[in-house]
Amino acid sequence: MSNHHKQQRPAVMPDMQQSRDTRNIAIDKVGVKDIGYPIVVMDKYREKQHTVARINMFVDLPEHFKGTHMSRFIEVLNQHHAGISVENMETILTEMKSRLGSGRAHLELDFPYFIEKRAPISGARSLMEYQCRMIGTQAETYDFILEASIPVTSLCPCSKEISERGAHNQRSIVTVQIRYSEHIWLEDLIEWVEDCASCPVYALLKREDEKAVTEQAYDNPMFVEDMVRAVTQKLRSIPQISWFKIQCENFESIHNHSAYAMVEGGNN
Ligand SMILES: Nc1nc2c(ncn2[C@@H]2O[C@H](COP(=O)(O)OP(=O)(O)OP(=O)(O)O)[C@@H](O)[C@H]2O)c(=O)[nH]1
Repeated sequence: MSNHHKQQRPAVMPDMQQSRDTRNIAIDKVGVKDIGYPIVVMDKYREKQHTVARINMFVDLPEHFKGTHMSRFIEVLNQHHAGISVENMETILTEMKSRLGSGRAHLELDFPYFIEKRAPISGARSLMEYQCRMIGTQAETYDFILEASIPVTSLCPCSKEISERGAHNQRSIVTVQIRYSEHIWLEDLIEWVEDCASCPVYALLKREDEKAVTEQAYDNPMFVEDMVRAVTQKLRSIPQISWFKIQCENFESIHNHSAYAMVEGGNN
């Protein structure tokens, strides 16, 4: 290491963060946002998947402090650089609380997750990217939410009914958040949602597959309401899921706006 890196910090430096604020306003979340960082996600078929997350780390700040200690968030993160994953989220949150002296810590990992899919007829393999998120909060107790955004095809039942030919169809994004009592694989959660759509989407389709997905969507018309209801029924049937929030956005092909629906519920 060069001498430059070994320089000592001057003996006395003012610590602005520790000074008092007199406005009597506590802050709900303060910290660092959008840090790019490698993480490891448990993979149902390959044990582990290495990916890169955008990370948000926040704590609460009592009213009397001027500022939080931004550098300590990164220090906590760096202590776990070898394996940030769902298993040590609780540990990281506990360390954030203790290093920052806060009552509440919040950690969000937003990352692409890849699953190999096979085209429906040709069986051609391809990797699909799903945007996923893990949201952990540690206050008196630990709370964990798993989120996946799943692109699917939706085909409009009204359009099919009233039109002499065709039906408008589009790509939709179903965003599912769950709390669970026993581990749920991202692979399973994603498959449950894809099974509810007019048709799944794929990264790679040959002509015979394209015909199959076109006809599958036509045979399974779905309003945005049908999508969130179908996913609700599915998640209600999974006993480990204690809470869910299901959102669906259809990027309408006949409008320059989206159709949207949301259901939040629980199994208890
Ligand atoms: N609280 C706060 N810090 C900020 C902000 N923007 C930049 N910083 C910087 O975050 C750094 C401070 O982090 P600290 O963790 O307090 O640094 P430190 O006092 O050297 O570290 P400790 O000794 O662990 O407290 C400084 O460089 C600040 O200027 C801000 O909006 N709020």
